[in-house]
Amino acid sequence: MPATGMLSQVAGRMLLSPASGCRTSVVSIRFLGFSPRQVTADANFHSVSCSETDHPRVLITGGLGQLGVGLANFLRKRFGKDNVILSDIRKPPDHIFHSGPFIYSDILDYKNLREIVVNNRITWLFHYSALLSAVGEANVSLARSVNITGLHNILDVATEHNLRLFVPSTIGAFGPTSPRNPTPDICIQRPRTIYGVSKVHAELMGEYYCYRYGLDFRCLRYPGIISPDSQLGGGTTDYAVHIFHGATKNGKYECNLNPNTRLPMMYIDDCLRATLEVMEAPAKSLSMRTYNINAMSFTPKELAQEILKHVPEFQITYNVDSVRQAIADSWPMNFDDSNARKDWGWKHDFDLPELVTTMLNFLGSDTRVAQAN
Ligand SMILES: NC(=O)C1=CN([C@@H]2O[C@H](COP(=O)(O)OP(=O)(O)OC[C@H]3O[C@@H](n4cnc5c(N)ncnc54)[C@H](O)[C@@H]3O)[C@@H](O)[C@H]2O)C=CC1
Ligand SMILES: CC(=O)[C@H](N)C(=O)O
Repeated sequence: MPATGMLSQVAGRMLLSPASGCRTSVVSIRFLGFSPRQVTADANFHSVSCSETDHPRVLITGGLGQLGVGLANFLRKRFGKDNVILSDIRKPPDHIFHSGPFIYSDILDYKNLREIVVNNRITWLFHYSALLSAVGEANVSLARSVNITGLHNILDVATEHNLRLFVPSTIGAFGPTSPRNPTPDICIQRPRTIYGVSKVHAELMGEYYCYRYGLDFRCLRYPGIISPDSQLGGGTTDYAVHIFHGATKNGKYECNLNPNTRLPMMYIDDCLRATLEVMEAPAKSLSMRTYNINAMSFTPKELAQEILKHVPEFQITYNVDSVRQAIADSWPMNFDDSNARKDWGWKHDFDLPELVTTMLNFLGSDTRVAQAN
């Protein structure tokens, strides 16, 4: 059969496969007639990228940000310290450097990425490098480069080496024309930030590579993530972390969003558990490759009221940052994550009261909590 005929048959089969799942057949890249970059002539692509019984060999990119260190600790408990490599372009502090394997990796350097994947026999890749929403608006060209060009490198290296790939998306992948209360998985997505545009691009490219090359791509749209770490990447939801530092350090906080700005949020433990759960879910249980996940939804005023129950002297004032406010006003207020709950059993543990108690305890306000009780 002429190559074009074979190609159209393959393409036809792919287009007929379920709208959101990934192909399960093995398709030779030669058969397709073209490939992502650097694919060897006889490479085959399988939908399952590593033996289900072996521990995966994990690489985390952008691992020194708010979420990466926690993810590394979490995965190391499950898969063993040496099976999880943290990477970033920044220099790690001592305690992180000594807590497990750390390596320099710039996602804009494809050869560097490939070398790391090959030399360390990586099978699972968690791609955390990104510029977040507010910082992305301050440097659109860098955000475009890291979030879009970098993502292309990640997709190619993952496809080339048959990796299972996790890429987080965000509530920021929706925009003012999306339904906001609640926001379902599938609806119009016209974000107005470079961050949001790059994340929609990542969702679509990952799903396309899944259909086209059998890449085992898995993606969760995270809400704003709240963790004790105070060094955040520059997002719109950062206030919901900084408020706890203000409350525990000096009993006050100046918020850069208006008091009634409602956004979906999640405690980091839930976020990390969801990430591992979707990576471990059998491919056949995933009716989609990009899922909303959610835990709670609150405004700065509601969060402050909950903190006040523990820190009675807490004072919140408002000094609205127009860039962040405009972003927040275009994002979902509530997230519909029913598909994640149905398909792979997603269930959050932390609601607002547990979140507040946990964060205050963690940041060492035990005495104040005790006084309040
Ligand atoms: N933190 C949150 O509330 C949410 C995070 N996410 C996503 O989760 C992921 C992780 O988020 P965070 O840890 O908060 O981000 P972060 O901004 O704290 O960390 C990102 C890391 O990427 C690194 N990076 C920048 N350029 C790089 C390059 N060229 N090569 C390699 N690394 C580079 C930075 O050095 C930084 O350590 C991101 O993709 C973000 O979009 C999604 C929704 C919510
Ligand atoms: C919700 C996110 O993606 C992030 N925290 C941001 O605010 O940019």
